[in-house]
Amino acid sequence: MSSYVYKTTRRGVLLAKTVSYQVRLCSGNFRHLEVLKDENNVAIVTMKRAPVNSLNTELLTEISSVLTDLEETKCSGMILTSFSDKVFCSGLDIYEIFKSKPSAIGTSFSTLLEVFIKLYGSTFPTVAAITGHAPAGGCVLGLFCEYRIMVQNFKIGLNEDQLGFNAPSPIVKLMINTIGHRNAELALTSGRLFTTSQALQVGLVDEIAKDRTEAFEKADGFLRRFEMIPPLARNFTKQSMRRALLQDVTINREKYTEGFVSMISLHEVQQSIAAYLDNLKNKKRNAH
Ligand SMILES: CCCCCCCCCCC/C=C/C(=O)SCCNC(=O)CCNC(=O)[C@H](O)C(C)(C)COP(=O)(O)OP(=O)(O)OC[C@H]1O[C@@H](n2cnc3c(N)ncnc32)[C@H](O)[C@@H]1OP(=O)(O)O
Repeated sequence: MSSYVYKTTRRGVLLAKTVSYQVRLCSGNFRHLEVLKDENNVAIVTMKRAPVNSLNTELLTEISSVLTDLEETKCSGMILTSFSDKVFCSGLDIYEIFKSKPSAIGTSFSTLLEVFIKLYGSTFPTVAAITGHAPAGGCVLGLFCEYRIMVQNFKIGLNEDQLGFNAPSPIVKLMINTIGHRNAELALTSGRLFTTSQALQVGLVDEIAKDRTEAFEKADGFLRRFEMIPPLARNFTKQSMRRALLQDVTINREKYTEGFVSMISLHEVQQSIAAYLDNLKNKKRNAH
């Protein structure tokens, strides 16, 4: 697989196979992430946990650690993306929540909440370049960003109900904030996955791109909207819009984690996850 690298310039983002003037973020040595920064201090964070970027505790911890770095180094914007042209992120690593010890499930979920607090509450603008499918936790990661650009012909949504458990209440609120109460209720109760164009229609994504390159151009365009806006003012406004949800999750992180662990540990839920995994494997078998 050829590994593409992205160069951002003042005029736009170029897809290139060269690393000539990029600066690699030195403060972290990541196994599942590539972090590049351009001369304008915009960071491109690429998840690269093959095959489908499932979010295990290690990947979540790395994302959390990068976010701390980006705050400390006063990054001017961040593009979150995937190495894959098929999957942005397949959600939580199912194998970390299936037949796992409550402590492991708790650590994974609590780390996701930590990522939420840092990403949703970041002082810098954030945009997700969604280059492939984004079910469940993959959609959640996109929702933590301020803006979503999605490549056409993929699927995105909160399909937790299909796995036999419900999306925790803070993410329900975030979904309502994004697509409205009616659309959120209809989508969540059926575990609906939207196609890219349906997602645009309901406002789950903000723009469609025909391919990865266009997704990056549009992401760069979003970040450039803020070049003339004083960062302090922008950040005050962002924080005031996001404060209620951030405070709720920060204060109740333990409570939400315990709730998630109890729900996932239920026998019926574990049975549903097993059936879902069988279904996933059968789909793969039938496709061959
Ligand atoms: C506001 C405050 C916020 C607070 C936070 C709230 C948090 C709320 C969210 C918490 C709940 C989230 C739960 C989840 O995310 S559970 C995971 C749900 N994910 C899915 O349902 C996706 C399942 N996968 C797929 O649909 C497909 O794999 C996909 C479309 C992603 C890709 O299809 P493709 O055909 O390309 O690939 P395969 O299906 O063949 O998969 C390749 C291998 O990858 C394995 N796989 C896939 N998904 C996962 C996963 N999520 N975890 C672990 N492993 C996964 C799959 O089994 C294949 O493995 P093998 O090759 O070994 O068979």
